[in-house]
Amino acid sequence: MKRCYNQLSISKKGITVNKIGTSIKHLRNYNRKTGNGVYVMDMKNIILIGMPGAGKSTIGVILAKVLGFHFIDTDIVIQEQEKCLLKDIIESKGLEGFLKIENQVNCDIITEGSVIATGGSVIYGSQAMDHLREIGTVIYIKLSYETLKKRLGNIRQRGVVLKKGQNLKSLYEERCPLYEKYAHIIVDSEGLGTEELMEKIVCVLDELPDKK
Ligand SMILES: Nc1ncnc2c1ncn2[C@@H]1O[C@H](COP(=O)(O)OP(=O)(O)O)[C@@H](O)[C@H]1O
Ligand SMILES: O=C(O)C1=C[C@@H](OP(=O)(O)O)[C@@H](O)[C@H](O)C1
Ligand SMILES: [Mg+2]
Repeated sequence: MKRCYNQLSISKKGITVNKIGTSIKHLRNYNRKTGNGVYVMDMKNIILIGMPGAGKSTIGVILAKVLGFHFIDTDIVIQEQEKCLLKDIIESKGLEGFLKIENQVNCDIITEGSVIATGGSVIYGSQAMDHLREIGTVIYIKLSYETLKKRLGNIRQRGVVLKKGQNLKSLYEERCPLYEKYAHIIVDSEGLGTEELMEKIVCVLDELPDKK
């Protein structure tokens, strides 16, 4: 099932430029007499990726408020779809089962002008990552292993996708190259509080040459 999070209406009065933050939707081929036209969506979303505990969900909602964007946390979308808590999905369907659902949920997201906080394991879904890179700017919130370890406590209780024999260190080493591979932008959040990190991301986005 494709999920459409925000729909647009076409005004008959003329070209409607509907601005949400830096996201602008253009009406193309507009005919004043018939009022017909085709909305070409500038799929400008901000997608946050990174290790569990990096602060994607926390910063995502603040960023959405500051930019006037919508906010989607894909973990919540998965829970709503499956009508089950993440940790219970992992327990009942196994790691592979969870990753399959996560890949499908992320592939099905249709939105614009949204900040999307993904789950840390989204980078195992190559189709999901290709889709997310298509619909927006992917930002990797980078944090050192040491800080993550302090922040996370017991990761098994958090329902992290951890294979048998794997620990936080080996998970970190396995995932970092994947986050780097899929990111358009890497933001180092070491030592930054939520407000400082939010400001850093806003500055980075402001400097993007391709602001639609
Ligand atoms: N910039 C930050 N500095 C310190 N702690 C943070 C920061 N951002 C988030 N946290 C804390 O880290 C934990 C994980 O945050 P969360 O947003 O759930 O991360 P993620 O969604 O990436 O797993 C939470 O307890 C949150 O309060
Ligand atoms: O990294 C992971 O393996 C996971 C991270 C979680 O999201 P957060 O990154 O928001 O904690 C959630 O998707 C799931 O429990 C698996
Ligand atoms: Mg989260």
